[in-house]
Amino acid sequence: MSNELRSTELRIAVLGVGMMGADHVRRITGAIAGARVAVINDYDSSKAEALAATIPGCRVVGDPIDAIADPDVDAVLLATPGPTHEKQLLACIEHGKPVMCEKPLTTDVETSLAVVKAEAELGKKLIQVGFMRRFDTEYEQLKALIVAGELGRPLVVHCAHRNPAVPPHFDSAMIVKDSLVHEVDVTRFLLDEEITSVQIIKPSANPAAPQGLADPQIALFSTESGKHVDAEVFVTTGVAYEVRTEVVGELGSAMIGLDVGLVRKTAPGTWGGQITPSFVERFGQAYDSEIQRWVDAVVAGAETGNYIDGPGAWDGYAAAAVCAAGVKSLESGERVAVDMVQRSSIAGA
Ligand SMILES: NC(=O)c1ccc[n+]([C@@H]2O[C@H](COP(=O)([O-])OP(=O)(O)OC[C@H]3O[C@@H](n4cnc5c(N)ncnc54)[C@H](O)[C@@H]3O)[C@@H](O)[C@H]2O)c1
Ligand SMILES: O[C@H]1[C@H](O)[C@@H](O)[C@H](O)[C@@H](O)[C@H]1O
Repeated sequence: MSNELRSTELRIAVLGVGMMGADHVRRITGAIAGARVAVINDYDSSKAEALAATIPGCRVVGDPIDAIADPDVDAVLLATPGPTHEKQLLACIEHGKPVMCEKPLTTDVETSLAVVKAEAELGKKLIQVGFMRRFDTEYEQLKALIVAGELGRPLVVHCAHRNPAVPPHFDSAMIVKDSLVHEVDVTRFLLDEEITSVQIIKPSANPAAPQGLADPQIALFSTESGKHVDAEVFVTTGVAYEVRTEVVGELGSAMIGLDVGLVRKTAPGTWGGQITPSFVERFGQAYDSEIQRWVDAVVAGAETGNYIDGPGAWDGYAAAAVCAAGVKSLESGERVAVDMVQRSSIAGA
């Protein structure tokens, strides 16, 4: 191989080329500078073969761990389902491969903590977690307003997270672990503090939701300094993709996600526009920036999970701990304290 390629182009193995992985392959191939998809792996080998055949110089490797260990792979993009992440992340750490892992880091607190510890023991941060909202221009602007003190001290955050539909296997706990997890990360990103308790309220379910799915859900978070966050997560609206976040501070408030660029005013007295149909359109720019900055960081030899305010393995672990409390609250209806270790207790985390 390849020392030549290594110096010019990052050779990425993409594991899992379903909806999100195939989108990342398209992105790396068409929009990202300094990288190429060198290897594709998918549990469904025919899917992997079909996609690899469209990319010059791309090979299929049949086993995910072999793909990670492959000497002609410089970095890994994991877009496999959450339950497979732990094993694949630990293999990336073992083989010293930088990895961009789609959220969630893992699907439970224990395995997320094991990943944090394994990376800390290695002494080098290799993991970036796919909390792409941190790379969205509107979220960056909101964060900049807060950091500049223009809203005064933030006091309250209101969020709405609506999907038109979700896959048939989506259950009530996944609304917490797969959808609300973004509001968990956004809260930690914007307020720069940990969430200490969670309560999930289940209003009357949408009659159009699959039988037994508690949808919508309202989540209430408290943070270390006592700030309040509420989030409506509603994943079967049948309408479109809507993600709004409003921060209310001592000196004013700011809201993002209104699709204001598309608002039309029409007679008689109506206004409106188009709403993005899915996260692919709403966060397309964020995914592009997320992957480009990851590629740039890996090529520069930077520590990926640390180079821009996270999101690294610790952020993935913190989100898993909050979601675990959320799932307990989903069952009991009570406010549940978040149980997580102190970051300072793990050297190098
Ligand atoms: N950041 C976001 O906005 C966003 C959006 C959608 C999905 N995701 C995340 O991306 C990941 C994938 O989600 P998706 O919607 O693309 O799922 P998907 O089911 O469409 O695709 C998953 C793919 O992984 C393959 N696969 C399953 N087990 C595997 C294994 N052990 N090794 C290799 N391949 C395997 C499947 O065959 C499938 O092709 C999940 O972690 C999900 O939470 C993130
Ligand atoms: O996996 C997806 C993805 O993370 C989206 O960003 C979110 O809006 C969906 O609710 C979730 O199911």
